[in-house]
Amino acid sequence: MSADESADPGSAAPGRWLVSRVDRQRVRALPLDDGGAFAPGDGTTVVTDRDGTLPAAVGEPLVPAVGDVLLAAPTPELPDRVLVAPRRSELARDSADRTSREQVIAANVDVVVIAEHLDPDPAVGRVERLLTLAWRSGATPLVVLTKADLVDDAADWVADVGAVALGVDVLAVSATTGLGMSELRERIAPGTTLVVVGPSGAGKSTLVNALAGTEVMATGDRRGDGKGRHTTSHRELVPLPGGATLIDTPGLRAVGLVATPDAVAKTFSDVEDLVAQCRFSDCAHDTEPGCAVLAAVEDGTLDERRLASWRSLQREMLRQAARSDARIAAQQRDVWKKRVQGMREYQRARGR
Ligand SMILES: Nc1nc2c(ncn2[C@@H]2O[C@H](COP(=O)(O)OP(=O)(O)OP(=O)(O)O)[C@@H](O)[C@H]2O)c(=O)[nH]1
Ligand SMILES: [Zn+2]
Repeated sequence: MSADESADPGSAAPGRWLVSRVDRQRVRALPLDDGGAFAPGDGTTVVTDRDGTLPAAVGEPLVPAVGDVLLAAPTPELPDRVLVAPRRSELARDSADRTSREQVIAANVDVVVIAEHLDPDPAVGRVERLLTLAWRSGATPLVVLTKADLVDDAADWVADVGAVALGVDVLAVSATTGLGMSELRERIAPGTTLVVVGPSGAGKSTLVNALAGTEVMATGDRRGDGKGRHTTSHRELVPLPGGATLIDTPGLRAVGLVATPDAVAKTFSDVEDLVAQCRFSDCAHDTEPGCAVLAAVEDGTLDERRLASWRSLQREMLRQAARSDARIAAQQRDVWKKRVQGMREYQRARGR
């Protein structure tokens, strides 16, 4: 990134850039200080280190994610130096490789819109799962039940889903008829960044297009070319009328859950409140006397389905932790293998 050429690099006011796209060893960034208006093709390319990282304003170097803010921070020695600004949130997914535990796919998100269809019936367990993902990110979740035009019991579902999405707004919308869309738009404050997550067919692209007011995403209607989705190029940062920004990256569409105990506790605050009341602090809520969880199921205040969902997310979280431990172990094995190999080569070389 080149700072203002005329300015003294050592004293230049740091420019701010918004990461709009991340590729191998390359990041595309848009100028942030021109009032936020941007068009595709705007911006600059920043070359990252070989491992994809850039120095961070705080802490270890980071692999930039879409939504990251970069600060031009030139020094006399490094006139092109840029830093990743501290993140206020990060949406991460369980990485498929074994090099790292999780991969941040969007940074500085304010609102995670959880899209779930009303037709077929919403899957409440999936909403709980995505709520955990959203809480984990540090952003605020918002549940949007889509395709409200196809059902006549949307209001009932808003109540039912609201009962499991504790402390979270739940709206029913139809992107095709516009039903509920103005309520949704009212909740999107200027200057905020949102992402839409949800299962395939939930109507995410249709929703994004309706919010953007233009056809920015290819929708399911265009399928049938045999090449799958997103064959047309799509923008990853979509400016919304009203001054908000929407992040849409392919990585966001199939998010492997990264859960933490805190995020699970936030999603299931009702269950966790009960857990705190169990007689034994290590209660397994199985057969223990004085178990507040079992008592709540018994008297009907806690849904059995919800308890099962909580247990299943806990198990998933533990499995994931074990997997990442295995990854770390594998990394250590690799280090040792290389050392042993190096030693053999050294000995061979000496023997010659
Ligand atoms: N009736 C009705 N149909 C909708 C609505 N929103 C989306 N659809 C339809 O649902 C189908 C899927 O919509 P998409 O927007 O492609 O869904 P998506 O979540 O982006 O799907 P993926 O890209 O596979 O993740 C399309 O045929 C849309 O036309 C709606 O509000 N009402
Ligand atoms: Zn208990």
